[in-house]
Amino acid sequence: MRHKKKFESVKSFRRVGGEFRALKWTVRHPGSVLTPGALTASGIELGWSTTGGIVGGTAVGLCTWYRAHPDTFDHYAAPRMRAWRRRWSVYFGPKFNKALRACDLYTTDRKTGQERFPRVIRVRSYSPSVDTITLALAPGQGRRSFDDKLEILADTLKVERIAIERPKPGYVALILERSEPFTETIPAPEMPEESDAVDPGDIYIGETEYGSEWRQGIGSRHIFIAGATGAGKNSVVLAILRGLAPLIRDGLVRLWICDPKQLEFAKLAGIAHRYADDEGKCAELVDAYLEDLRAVQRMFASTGTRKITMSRETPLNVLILDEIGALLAYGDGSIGRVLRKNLAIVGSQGRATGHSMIAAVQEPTKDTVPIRELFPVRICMRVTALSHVDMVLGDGARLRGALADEIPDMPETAGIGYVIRQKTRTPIRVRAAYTDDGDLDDLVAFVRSGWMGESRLTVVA
Ligand SMILES: Nc1ncnc2c1ncn2[C@@H]1O[C@H](COP(=O)(O)OP(=O)(O)OP(=O)(O)O)[C@@H](O)[C@H]1O
Repeated sequence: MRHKKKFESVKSFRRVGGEFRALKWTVRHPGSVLTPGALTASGIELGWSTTGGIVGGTAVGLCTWYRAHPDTFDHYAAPRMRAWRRRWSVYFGPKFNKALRACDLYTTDRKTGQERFPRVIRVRSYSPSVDTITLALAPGQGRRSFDDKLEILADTLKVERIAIERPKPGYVALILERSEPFTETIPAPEMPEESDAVDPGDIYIGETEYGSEWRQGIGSRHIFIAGATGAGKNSVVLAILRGLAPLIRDGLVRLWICDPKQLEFAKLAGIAHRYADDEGKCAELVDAYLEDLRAVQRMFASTGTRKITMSRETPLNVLILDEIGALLAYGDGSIGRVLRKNLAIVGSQGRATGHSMIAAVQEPTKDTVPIRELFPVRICMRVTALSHVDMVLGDGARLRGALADEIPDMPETAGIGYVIRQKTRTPIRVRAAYTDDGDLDDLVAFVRSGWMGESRLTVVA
């Protein structure tokens, strides 16, 4: 204590000299110093025309990569180039500090009067519309000071919204949603006329923030959709059904629907192989689904096959569970327990037999959906708690930009959510196409027009 007092008493009022601050900055930003340095050295050593050639060649190489292989370019090059550009254009020291000062997000050394700003440690730009900036807090600054100022900072930086995470003590990560890529409702997907035109492994659902199509395989994958009431979960399910329409009509895809809410999906009863509404009937339907799965397994054992080929005899089965929470957690405990066990078997064994599941839930916690890990495809639409985001999309998803808890609760943003891009493990903002009541009637009429399936409105015990 005595020692500390002594040290404080000799603290100077003068700032560290400019040349040493420059040296410190150089050490912290080696790339930004070495690159111009290397170019200058190359110009002097190899000549300016050769250096121009190298720079031009690099630019041509990048353009070729951009055009020839969008997947790898978007994964490796684009986020780095975007982050670097923004680091030095938007989040550059003096400019960024000006915004922080305007929002009172700095501290002042009481002795020297020197202003101390949080330091930008890292900028990541995983997608065109979201940046994540890690800041080392200034001495005497707490995370709380940011919590209270996020709205003002968002307006000052002219971004849609900012969310915050605390990666480790002394640091904050600001997740800036720069713009809303989806300003229009996406019309319902076209229904292909013929079954041959449909690949169940690649169904159009809507669009991504990159302007590309959001497509999803249903063939052998289980899909989990989390979102608060009114988030637009149904639009994902209905987009898939419109994409599969001719297969359903021709009896190649069979729908098994558990609809405890009895809302929009009640209209699908007439094109479902099985449809059940209350909890008990839903449990019987899942029993029947499991029995169907077992029958295919028995067929595999007797014929020596290991994989189904989609046909009327061995169709693709899709079990739709609207509000799985109502079935697993909110209702009768004994029914919930049996359902959990049966759905876990479907989750782990249904892939090979052509039995997939699409489950929607409002509250994606482990207590509500203990089997959520069995769903390889997860979609997180607007949720009510920030913890729900990582629960659905995996640890760190929110930090990497999946601000599903910040999607406003209004009709203009319904159908918007996040999925994890498998190749890069980064979240992408997506919007599902919207199937309104008229489009839903068209779907039912289309399927009924040449219906070759077998429909039972209530499950047979
Ligand atoms: N993809 C979409 N694009 C535009 N608007 C949509 C979209 N999906 C839904 N909406 C709008 O949001 C409303 C609620 O949608 P929906 O019923 O699908 O939500 P939900 O998540 O299923 O809610 P709940 O869990 O209460 O059933 C719809 O009536 C519609 O007005």
